[in-house]
Amino acid sequence: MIELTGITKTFTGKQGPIHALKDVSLSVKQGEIYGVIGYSGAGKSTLIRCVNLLEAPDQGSVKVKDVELTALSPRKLREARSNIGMIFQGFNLLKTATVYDNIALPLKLTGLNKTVVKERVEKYLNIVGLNEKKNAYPSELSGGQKQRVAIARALSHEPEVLLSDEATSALDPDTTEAILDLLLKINKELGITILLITHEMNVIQRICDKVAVMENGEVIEEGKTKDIFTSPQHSTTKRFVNSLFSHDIPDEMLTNLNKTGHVATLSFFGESSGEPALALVSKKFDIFPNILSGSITRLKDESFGQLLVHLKGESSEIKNAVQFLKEQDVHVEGVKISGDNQRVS
Ligand SMILES: Nc1ncnc2c1ncn2[C@@H]1O[C@H](COP(=O)(O)OP(=O)(O)OP(=O)(O)O)[C@@H](O)[C@H]1O
Repeated sequence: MIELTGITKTFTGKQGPIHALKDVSLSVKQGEIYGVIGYSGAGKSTLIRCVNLLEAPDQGSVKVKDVELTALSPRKLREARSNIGMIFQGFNLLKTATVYDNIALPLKLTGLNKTVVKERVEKYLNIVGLNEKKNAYPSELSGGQKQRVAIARALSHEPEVLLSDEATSALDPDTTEAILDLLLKINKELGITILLITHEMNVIQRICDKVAVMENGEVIEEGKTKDIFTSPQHSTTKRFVNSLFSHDIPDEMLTNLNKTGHVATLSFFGESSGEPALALVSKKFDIFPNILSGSITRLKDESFGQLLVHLKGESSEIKNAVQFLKEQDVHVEGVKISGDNQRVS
C-alpha cells in the first residue's frame, strides 16, 4: 500500500546541512498498522510528511497504491492526497469553527453537496463517539475529544490510508489508551491502513503489527512487533523495549549474583509459558532459578512477559538449561553489567 524507496532529505541548517533522511526504505502492506519509533530528531516527522509529499524528498520514490506520487501533476497529487488522511499531535482544528464545521468545511471545499456533507459528518462523528458535541467549539473540548474530531475530519474524506504524527503524545495515559482503541477500531472495521510515528513504545506495543526503529535519519531495525520485542538487536531498540519493563535491580547486586550463576532476561508469549518452563528447568537440571523481577504486558492481541532471573549453578548445567528454555520458545538473553557482558545466549 505504501512503498518508500531510497528516500533522502537534507535540510540547510545554520551550522551546515542536516541529513534528516538517509536512503530510507519502508513498505507498509494494506490493512497493517505500522509504527515508526525513534528519539527526538531521528527523522520520523520528515519521513511521514514525505508519504503525502507535505515534504518533498530530495531523492527516492514514494508510492501509494502503486502510484508514484513524486511524478504527479499538482491536480493529480491533490486527488491522490484525498486517499491519505492525516492526524497530528496538535490536532490542527479551526478554533473559530464548531466541531461540525471543522469536519464539514473541508468536505464542502471538495465540491460535495450539503446532504452528502451532513451524512458524512454525522457518520464519522458517530464512529468517533462525539455526535453530542457537534455544536461545541474546540476550546470547549478535552484533548482526547479534540483528537476525535481530527480523526473524524480525516476519515470523512474516506481515505484508505491514515497517517498519524504523534497523535497521542499530548494526551494523558487513559486518553491515549482510548485513542489507540479508536485507531484499532478504524483499522479493523473500516480496513484503513495506518502508518504512525511515535516516541512511545507503549503505542507500538498496543496497536502495531510492524515497527521500524529510526536513528539519525536511518531505519536501524525493522520487523514484526512480536519479533522486535522478543529479540531486539540494536542497542536503541533494546532501550525502547526495556522502557516497558522496569527491572530495577542495582548493578552491584547483579554483579554479585553473576558470581554464583548467570542473570538473564527471559521473554515469552502467553501468560503461562515463562514460569512453567522455569519450573521444569529446576527439575531437569541441577540449577536453582530465582525470579528477581517480572511483568506481563499486552502486545496487540497477545500477552508478552519478561522475567529477570538468576540461574544459580554450574556453567555447563546453565548452558543446558538455557538450551532447553529456547526449545520451549522462551527467548533468553544475558544481562549486561557494568560493561562486562555476561551473555548466556
Ligand atoms: N524544516 C526544517 N529545516 C531544517 N531542519 C529541519 C527541518 N525539519 C526537520 N529538520 C531537522 O531534521 C532532523 C529530523 O527532524 P524530524 O522532525 O524529522 O525528527 P523527529 O524524529 O520527528 O523528531 P521530533 O520527534 O523531535 O519531531 C532534525 O535534526 C531536525 O532539526
